[in-house]
Amino acid sequence: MSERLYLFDTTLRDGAQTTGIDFSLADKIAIASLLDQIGIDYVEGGYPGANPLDTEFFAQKRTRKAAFTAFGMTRRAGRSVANDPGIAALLEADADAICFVAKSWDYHVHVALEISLEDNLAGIRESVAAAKTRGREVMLDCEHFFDGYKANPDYALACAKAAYEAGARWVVLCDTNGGTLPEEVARIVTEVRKHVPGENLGIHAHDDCGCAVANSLAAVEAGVRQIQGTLNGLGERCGNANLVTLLATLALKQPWAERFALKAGVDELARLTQVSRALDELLNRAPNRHAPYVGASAFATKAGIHASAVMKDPRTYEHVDPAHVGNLRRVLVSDQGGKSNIRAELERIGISLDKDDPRLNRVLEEVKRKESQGYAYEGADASFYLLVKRVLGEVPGYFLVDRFSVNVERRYNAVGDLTTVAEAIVKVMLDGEVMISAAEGNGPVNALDVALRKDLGKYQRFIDDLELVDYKVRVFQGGTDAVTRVLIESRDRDGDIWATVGVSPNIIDASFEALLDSIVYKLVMRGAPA
Ligand SMILES: CC(=O)SCCNC(=O)CCNC(=O)[C@H](O)C(C)(C)COP(=O)(O)OP(=O)(O)OC[C@H]1O[C@@H](n2cnc3c(N)ncnc32)[C@H](O)[C@@H]1OP(=O)(O)O
Ligand SMILES: CC(=O)C(=O)O
Repeated sequence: MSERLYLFDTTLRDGAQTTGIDFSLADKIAIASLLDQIGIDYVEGGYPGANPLDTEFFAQKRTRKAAFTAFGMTRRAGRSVANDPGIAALLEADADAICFVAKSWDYHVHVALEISLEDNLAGIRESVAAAKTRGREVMLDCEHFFDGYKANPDYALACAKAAYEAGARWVVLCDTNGGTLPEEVARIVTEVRKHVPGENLGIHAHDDCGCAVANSLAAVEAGVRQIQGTLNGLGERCGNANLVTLLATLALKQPWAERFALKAGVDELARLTQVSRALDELLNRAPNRHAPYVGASAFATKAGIHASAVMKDPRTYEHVDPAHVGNLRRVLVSDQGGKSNIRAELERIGISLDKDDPRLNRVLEEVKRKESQGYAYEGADASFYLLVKRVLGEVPGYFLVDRFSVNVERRYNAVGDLTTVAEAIVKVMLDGEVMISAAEGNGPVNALDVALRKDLGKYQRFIDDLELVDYKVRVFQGGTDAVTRVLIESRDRDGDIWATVGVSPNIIDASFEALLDSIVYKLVMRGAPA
């Protein structure tokens, strides 16, 4: 009988402490939904009351499957729990669970809190008890537990025990500074288990030694049953334990897979790659190609000798089947391997081609040609769909953009304020007719977008409800010959969302290509006549 292991995600809280990352409310809602898709048990939403964004987020519907968890510190020194606004915000938050953070290193209690060791213990007991009385599932993150244990084991243990005895479901041992190594984690967890049962213990590891995943596994091996981490390892400084890696390892590798049951089943696991990359898309970051399990190179075979063996049996160079985590095998030097990949992609977007169909080779060649120019279709399904349909000769030539021009002018307006104006002109040929549209926009791409969609004659009614919802630019191949890749996300009245890509050394050109694909895709999907 396997034991239950719980995964706790703190992307929305510790992940929000990543340098350079600022989640919007929409980002937070989207990330909560991603976490639901991969079977996470607890989702920490943030710190209600700490800032308007987190407060607003707690007022929304955030997770449908995971236990939604509020985070905050134990009661402040010199205050009672009844008279502490921070505690009140936590107790009032619409959350299934509350995760408190408390100091468990005596040095921190003296230096950071400037209170007595006993006062800190009382704060832990009273805060946990107050949340428990309000019917919440309660956890306590013991900040700096491992450093604290090394400095003063009795006091670190007293903090853990205070929380457990006050009714905490989980006492989470944190390697806050990320400097602890797996052997130390295992040894200290073993000691703690003499005082708090392993089924009530969790681990929260930071990656400052590159050991966060290893430390989490060491802690589980030593008896803890909850792992805290983040999507793609986001988090303060070097990040937290990467839950994407951990989830795949726990579900697919032995002895973990046999010993433990996770909430995530095969379907959730199969979404892992898509969820990991969707997060990067949201953050406008290039996904780490070399990320374990989910990176684009995680199952890519380049060396000829490897490729030949992989063709005979993929297990020769793969530690797990990429399909389990929703990733793809890429045999970079083999048409055969490439064809399988393309067929899998085609099936995913609803196009079926027999493996002996000669058109499959043409699609493969076109994908390779485009990818060598910098196109990436992972985040641009609609452009990939059009690429295939164009090779198959199934995209009508609805209209031809004969030319466009954009002018950006910085000037003083009538009242003497400096202002930047963008104007675009687009010339389109449609049914032998020339149509010219001009528009102003708050920037060159906006002006082009408005001009292009201003008058498309008989096609106008098919795209009237189209709107752009996201625009991302990525520059690759640095220096003066830099190439830009533009990703555009569009939406229509029915709530359909689709993404297109354009690539060019010229950012306006790349944007225009992605805009055009967005329109043509909608015309194809709506069955607009040629
Ligand atoms: C290890 C971690 O990652 S813990 C999570 C850290 N995350 C965050 O801090 C992000 C959100 N935090 C915030 O927005 C703010 O810190 C707030 C709104 C919660 C509090 O803001 P402020 O009231 O201005 O306090 P400030 O940010 O300076 O926090 C330090 C205060 O908290 C006290 N404190 C810190 N940790 C704890 C704790 N676990 N229990 C009780 N008090 C604590 C300190 O003693 C200090 O009190 P003092 O001001 O009386 O000296
Ligand atoms: C709680 C937490 O984020 C830490 O100790 O690192």
